[in-house]
Amino acid sequence: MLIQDEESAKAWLTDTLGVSRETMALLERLNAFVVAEAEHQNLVSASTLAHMWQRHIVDSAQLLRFADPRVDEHWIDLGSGAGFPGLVIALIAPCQVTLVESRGLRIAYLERAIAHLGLGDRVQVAGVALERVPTVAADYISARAFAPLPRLLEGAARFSTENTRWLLPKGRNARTELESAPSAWQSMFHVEQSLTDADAAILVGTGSVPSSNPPRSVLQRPMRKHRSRS
Ligand SMILES: C[S@@+](CC[C@H](N)C(=O)[O-])C[C@H]1O[C@@H](n2cnc3c(N)ncnc32)[C@H](O)[C@@H]1O
Repeated sequence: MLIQDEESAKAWLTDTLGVSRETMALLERLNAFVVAEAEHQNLVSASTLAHMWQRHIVDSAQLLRFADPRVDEHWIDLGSGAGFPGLVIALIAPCQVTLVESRGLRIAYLERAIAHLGLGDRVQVAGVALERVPTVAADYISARAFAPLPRLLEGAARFSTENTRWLLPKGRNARTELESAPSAWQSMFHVEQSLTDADAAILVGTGSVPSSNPPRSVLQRPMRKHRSRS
């Protein structure tokens, strides 16, 4: 099944995912907030503003086909930008959510969006580059249009445990990116078809990503000390 228009997108949320009327109203509130903010900064591609439900809201919510986060679980969304998928997940699921975003304007927007949507008690912005986010164990890690797979997994490896669920919408290159990855990563992930784009796919996996390098923050600290001493 492919969702190709706004009405089908809303129907999928209510009929298949079981989203309540109250949550649909909050998703509409997010929709309007993104569209208004798009007049001030480049948050999503302008051509998608008329198709927000299909291109962004359901494109994000479809990750919940592969996840059922509980109240006490922690979801980390890398490179949240306009809040996709992180804010949509936070509106539909009851878990704790951290939105990692490094650009100042987007950090400010995300903080306003969290307040506007009444999510302040369980959603936070880590407003720094991923490399500088303190390490915590994540139950779920998502990243849409964030970085090529090797950089994404290397950067996020330290947040993963053997139970971490990875949900990585990868567009048209999902299969190729996975096939070019080290075999340890290939065995962790499989490819799921996107519901919103016939050519796009999602990499879904579970487990602790073995890092082939120490996290960058660990590499950089001794190098900086060394330079300042010499
Ligand atoms: C192409 S946008 C995608 C935004 C959103 N996930 C979506 O799909 O609409 C990538 C986002 O990642 C952020 N970003 C890039 N590198 C980052 C890093 N190292 N740490 C945190 N955020 C980063 C950018 O500022 C940008 O907002």
